[in-house]
Amino acid sequence: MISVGMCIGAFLVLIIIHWVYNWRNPRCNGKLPPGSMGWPLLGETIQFFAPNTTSDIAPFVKERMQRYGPIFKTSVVGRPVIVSTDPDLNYFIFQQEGQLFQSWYPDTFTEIFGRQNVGSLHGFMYKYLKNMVLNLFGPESLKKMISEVEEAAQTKLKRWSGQTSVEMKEATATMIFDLTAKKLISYDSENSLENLRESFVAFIQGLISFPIDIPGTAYHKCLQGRKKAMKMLKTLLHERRAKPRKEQSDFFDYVIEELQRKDTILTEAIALDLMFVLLFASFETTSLAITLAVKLLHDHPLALRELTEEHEAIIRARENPAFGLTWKEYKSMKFTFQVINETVRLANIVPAIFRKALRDINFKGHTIPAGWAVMVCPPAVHLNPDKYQDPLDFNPWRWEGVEINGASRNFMAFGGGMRFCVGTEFTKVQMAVFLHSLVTKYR
Ligand code: HEM
Repeated sequence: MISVGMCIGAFLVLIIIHWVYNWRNPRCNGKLPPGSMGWPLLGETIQFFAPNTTSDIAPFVKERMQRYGPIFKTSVVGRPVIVSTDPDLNYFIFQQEGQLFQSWYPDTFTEIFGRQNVGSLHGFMYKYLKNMVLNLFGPESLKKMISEVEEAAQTKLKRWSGQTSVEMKEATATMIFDLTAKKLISYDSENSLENLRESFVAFIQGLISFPIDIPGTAYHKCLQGRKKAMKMLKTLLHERRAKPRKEQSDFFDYVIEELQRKDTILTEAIALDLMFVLLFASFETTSLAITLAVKLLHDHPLALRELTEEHEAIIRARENPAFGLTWKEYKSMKFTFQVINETVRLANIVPAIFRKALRDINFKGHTIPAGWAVMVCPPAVHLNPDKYQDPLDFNPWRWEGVEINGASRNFMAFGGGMRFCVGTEFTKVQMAVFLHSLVTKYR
């Protein structure tokens, strides 16, 4: 009896050892990058989500870069992942979108942003949505919006100047949210019974948190927020569909017209997911960038002085100083764009960009197996001392004479390749206009 028990015990131990061995040494038709797959099922999930307050590369990534080099393997939330901090591999990944790699985000992201959000769509549907967004936030549309952006900044700054203190991140987030919500769905926070913005509170904490959906967790709050916001957006869309407006004036009008067309590929669910992503992406990212820019300028008087001079010169050159900002003036803000680039380099608002390998891929002696997730890590590129001298220093002058309009091997704050951020110019307009209003009217 005892020997049968011992045999079963030994057999179980063998199975467990075999399982652990296979987990730690995944199959691959080549040579996997170095790294650890952690414990079975759990992988390195706990280490990955460990909170940190550093403005440097996250300790999870930095420690592994030092141990294994710029490309390493790990396992997070039950998935094998290749982490890339290598500028060449990152660039290659962006260029190969839809061919060797494809945009892919963990289930937790798709739960929050919707299964049919623009980041998870591919091919024809993706191109269709991208065009829709570019129409909305492209230069032609922004040219018309610049006075609205200026008015919003001026109104808020005036209001804040009468207060003893302002929580900048929250206040700028509300400012941008109101502006975007107005453009997308003609939502007016001041005259609305329900508070749409409230559903988006604490969203970013939930997004980068351990994905357990139980009451009290940041992830749970985030999912609840999504449910509430989606319900509101759906109700608004239905109300509008019942009473379509004659003149197209916001994104909802455009969507309603599209949905009425017989040959359209757009569905209500896709339009609502897109609306949700745009609202989130616009206010949460840009408010962080504006807040950090203000802090950095406050801490760097020389940069603040040069910025102020640039903006005062713009006003001096005007026929009438009381006129509002023009697109031409915006485009002439050379030093401002250097400040913006330097701020988003340091802010690393998007700390990870995810893709999936569609085939086995060999790169610099490593193999990335088909089906594995790939995590591009922009902070590792932006804070690389070989490319940026004293990388943690705020130095807008380092961008002097550098082409800063797109992505490159060493700058990917807005992503790169086909999926380059469609809101880049919108962000820049908001930041530039806000800084213009701030430095020309306030101290
Ligand atoms: C500081 C501000 C911003 C930063 C740092 C930022 C960053 C990024 C990054 C890194 C990506 C690439 C994601 C990927 O490749 O998977 C991206 C994509 C995207 N961004 Fe932004 N973004 C910002 C502002 C905005 C704004 C204001 C909007 C909306 C108007 C927006 C809408 C989007 C959308 C819709 C995509 C998906 C594009 C696609 O899949 O082709 N972003 N953004």
